[in-house]
Amino acid sequence: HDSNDTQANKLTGEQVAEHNNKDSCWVIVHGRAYDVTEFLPEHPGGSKIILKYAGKDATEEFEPIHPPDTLDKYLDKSKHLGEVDMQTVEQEEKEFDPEEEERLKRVERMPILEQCYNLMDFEAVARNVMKKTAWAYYSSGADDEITMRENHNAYHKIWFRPRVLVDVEKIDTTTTMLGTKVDMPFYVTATALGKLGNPEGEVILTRGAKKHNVIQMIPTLASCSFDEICDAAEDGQCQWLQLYVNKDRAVTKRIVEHAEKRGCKGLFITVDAPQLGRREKDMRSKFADVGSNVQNTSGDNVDRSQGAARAISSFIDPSLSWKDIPWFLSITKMPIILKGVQCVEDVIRAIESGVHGVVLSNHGGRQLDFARSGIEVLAEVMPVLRERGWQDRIEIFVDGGVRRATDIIKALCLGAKGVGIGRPFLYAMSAYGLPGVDRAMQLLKDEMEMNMRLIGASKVSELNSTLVDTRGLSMHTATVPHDTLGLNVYDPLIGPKEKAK
Ligand SMILES: Cc1cc2c(cc1C)[n+](S(=O)(=O)[O-])c1c(=O)[nH]c(=O)nc-1n2C[C@H](O)[C@H](O)[C@H](O)COP(=O)(O)O
Repeated sequence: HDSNDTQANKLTGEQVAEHNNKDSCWVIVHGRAYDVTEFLPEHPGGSKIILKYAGKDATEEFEPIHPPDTLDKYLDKSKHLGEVDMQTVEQEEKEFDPEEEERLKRVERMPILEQCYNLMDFEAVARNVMKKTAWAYYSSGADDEITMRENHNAYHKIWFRPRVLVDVEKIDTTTTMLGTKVDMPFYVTATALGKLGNPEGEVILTRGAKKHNVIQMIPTLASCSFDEICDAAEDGQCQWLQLYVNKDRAVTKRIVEHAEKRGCKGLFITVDAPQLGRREKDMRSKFADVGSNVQNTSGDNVDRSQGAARAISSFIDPSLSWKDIPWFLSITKMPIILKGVQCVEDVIRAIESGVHGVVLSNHGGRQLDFARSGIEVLAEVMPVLRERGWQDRIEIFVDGGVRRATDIIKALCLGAKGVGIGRPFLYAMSAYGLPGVDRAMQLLKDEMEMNMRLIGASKVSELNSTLVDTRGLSMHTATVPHDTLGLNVYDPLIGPKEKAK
């Protein structure tokens, strides 16, 4: 218990509650009070969401969206009002939410982890147990989500030409990425707002990546602070930085230099998001979450019709262009990779610009709908590079829709150095925490070993384009309205105890 005098120095809940409007707005975050009155019009998420918590404890809403050092970094010290005696703060009566009640019942009956046999199982479970806003943010794609489904669908258009009577007693799945030796040819790609799915956030992915000796790409828009994620890594663990370039280049320079100082081994500049895509599931759920009155955006200076994603990304510089590449090459020694390249012309341009790699990606279908899948672009790129003798000039990664080790093998056969995986690890983390991420990575490892054995390759360097038939790859059939693999794989509503009635 605090002694009386320190208690006396603390603000009381009543004192904070007096400042509950736009003329004087105080909020409590992590037991400390802040005067955000002047900040209201600058808040990227609009003023309404803050005013909803004016005079109250905003921690629960604040936590998943903002790294813990946000207020220290961006709110002038004079606005930090000090500690609050939380015993005097009236805890908000949680209004009854039938949907939340239903969700909590599904959590109780969710399948045990051992019943997840592949990455799609995690998606099926997460869909039923995650909070609506979190599921909406993670699962949404842009517009009609055609590209999001095509990403996974494209792998179904590639077939294997396995070789037999190859000695495959020993299988070696290791490879190197940007000079770092890894146990598997996949990395954990950058995905924002990890605490939407799990209160611990991205540090769970750090620990999973360590356990399986794969690389984690740290997102600019992580819920955890960059330093928290670096601190969660163990000695020798390799991490990369994913960078959204800020209109204020001094901010970007500081972030890049700090990442290099912290030991990041690659700078992945995201180039497919000069503006974040329109993700309608996210937009719908976000509004439901903060109460519909925010829809009439009277007085808000932010276009809230774009959901949370837009709100947290207004700093991104849409003027970024090839002329900026020399500056990036001048401010860091880290290898520079362009993440989100989508045609062979830009791969050639990237090589000529002096960067060290590209990720062929459409941002998981969250940006331009009808962009082609990374794997289809890879099949376009490699023959052109081989013609020029440039196939080894840079490292080429792909991401988007990778759900099986056979997807990874197809990408490597077509010349990728490795693949990025996003949503499956988010779903595993959200449904089962670190054990979920651990199991997801182990499942991929087991699948990789079996499938390499069956295709007739004992190590990654033996995977080549003669092992695949890609003739069907550029045919874009009408996409099914849902990714049936995810929907039918599981009935999470019937848990181990309850049998189907
Ligand atoms: C699923 C997801 C992906 C995001 C992502 C957030 C989520 C929830 N976010 S986003 O908020 O801006 O859209 C990022 C991001 O911060 N930066 C980035 O470069 N890619 C971002 N991506 C794209 C990601 O790096 C991969 O390109 C994509 O996830 C690969 O597809 P799969 O999810 O199907 O593996």
